[in-house]
Amino acid sequence: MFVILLLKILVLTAVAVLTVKLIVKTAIAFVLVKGMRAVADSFYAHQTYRVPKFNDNLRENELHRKIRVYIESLPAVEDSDSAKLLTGSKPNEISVQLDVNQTVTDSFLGSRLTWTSSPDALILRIRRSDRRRVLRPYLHHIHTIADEIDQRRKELRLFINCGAEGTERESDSGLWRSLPFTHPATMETLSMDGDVKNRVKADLDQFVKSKQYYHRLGRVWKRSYLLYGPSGTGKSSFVAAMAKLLGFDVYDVDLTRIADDADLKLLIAQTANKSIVLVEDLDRFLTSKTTTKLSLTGLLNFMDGLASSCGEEKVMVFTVNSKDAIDPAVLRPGRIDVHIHFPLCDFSSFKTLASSHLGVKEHKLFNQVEEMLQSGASLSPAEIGELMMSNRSSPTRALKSVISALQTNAGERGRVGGHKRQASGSDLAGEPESVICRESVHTVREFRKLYGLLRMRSRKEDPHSSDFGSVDKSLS
Ligand SMILES: Nc1ncnc2c1ncn2[C@@H]1O[C@H](COP(=O)(O)OP(=O)(O)OP(=O)(O)O)[C@@H](O)[C@H]1O
Ligand SMILES: [Mg+2]
Repeated sequence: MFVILLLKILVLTAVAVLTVKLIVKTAIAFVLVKGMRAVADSFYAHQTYRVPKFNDNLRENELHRKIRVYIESLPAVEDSDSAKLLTGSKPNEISVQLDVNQTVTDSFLGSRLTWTSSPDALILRIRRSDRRRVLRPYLHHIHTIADEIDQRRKELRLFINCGAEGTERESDSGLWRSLPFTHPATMETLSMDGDVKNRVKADLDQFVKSKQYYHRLGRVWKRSYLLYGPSGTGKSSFVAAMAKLLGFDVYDVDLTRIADDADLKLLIAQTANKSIVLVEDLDRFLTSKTTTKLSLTGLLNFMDGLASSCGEEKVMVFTVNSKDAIDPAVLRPGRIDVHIHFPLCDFSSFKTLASSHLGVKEHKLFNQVEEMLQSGASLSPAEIGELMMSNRSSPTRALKSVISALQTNAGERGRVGGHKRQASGSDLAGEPESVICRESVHTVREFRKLYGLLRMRSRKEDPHSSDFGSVDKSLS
């Protein structure tokens, strides 16, 4: 009797285990869930929306394309009964697309929505009761996500102004020529103060999300950055990193190729939305003796005039070795919103470079480098990076060459009274902060210091100062 009972229990347990295995390993569970959903759905009235691939004049319907991009990003696509595998827009990228007559489920604001693909349309199905509450925000959400994906996928381009008098212009694209922008620098590859990096990233992030805010204020949706610091400290590389972070094309304005103010106006008006407009070495241009019909007023209008208000979501970046030679009007709020200082290498940056270039986190020669840097010897990250790269097979040799270069630099500084780098217009080690945003300026003194009002006042007292400004040593 007991044996029979035991046998019965064993048989029942085996059957239960097999049933669970069968449900888990086969599609039964999936079919059951699907069936239950279908039953539940049958109690509700649904509305369908058809998004055709082509609009009435046989042009591709942009909404259809965006929804396809969005659907491809849903993990549920991979769970559909049949999906297409295609090569993506970049090498090694594979895109999973919904096959014809397949359905994918999405959820938004607590509502379940389905997309079904047909050869010439995408069909959205939504419960009638959810329609008013969900449809518009859902389509808005699709737009946002698709735009973000497009932006990430986009191949960045570098635009260069073709020049004015005598130089050839490309007729179909106006004043600009473009080529793929493949600069390898990213925010991660640049060795700089982590706090500065994060503040700039946060600032850019806030900017791109602030469309409504700028519109409400009646302000042009643009933001301007001044990158200042000695040569070889990473200003140009930082612009490349900004472009990658934002997914923006770069318009590199060569001021020496501009014929006159009108030419500059046209140039800025022809830049696309979501782009970086870059002017490198502004100080060198302003102080150079080259004859140009471009006036300071023309430049000011370029930075903040009506032509620069054409389009939206533009980031303007100006790089200079020193702010000293720049007319304060150029730096006033609105023309420059954020000042970012690029200093010579300190010990922390040196260690980051040693780690990235030599794979060395600690070394017995580090102390010597630290002492030399503290005693005032200085090199740019570009100089230190180059020494490390050319000696990368031997970290010790690389560090010794850095030490020897620092010793040479210290010797030169000693001979010229510590002003060697200042003479080349650069060492701003006395600056209190690396990033100064308008929002972080609290005192009148800080404000004046930032926008050069003190300098402006002293320049008024100096009858010999030129239009484009002269260096006021007492304030640097
Ligand atoms: N902070 C840094 N971190 C890593 N590499 C750097 C850094 N600064 C400069 N470099 C390297 O040094 C080289 C020169 O940098 P970059 O051209 O960006 O300097 P720059 O400040 O624009 O100089 P310039 O004022 O002469 O135009 C690049 O190859 C870059 O990779
Ligand atoms: Mg540069």
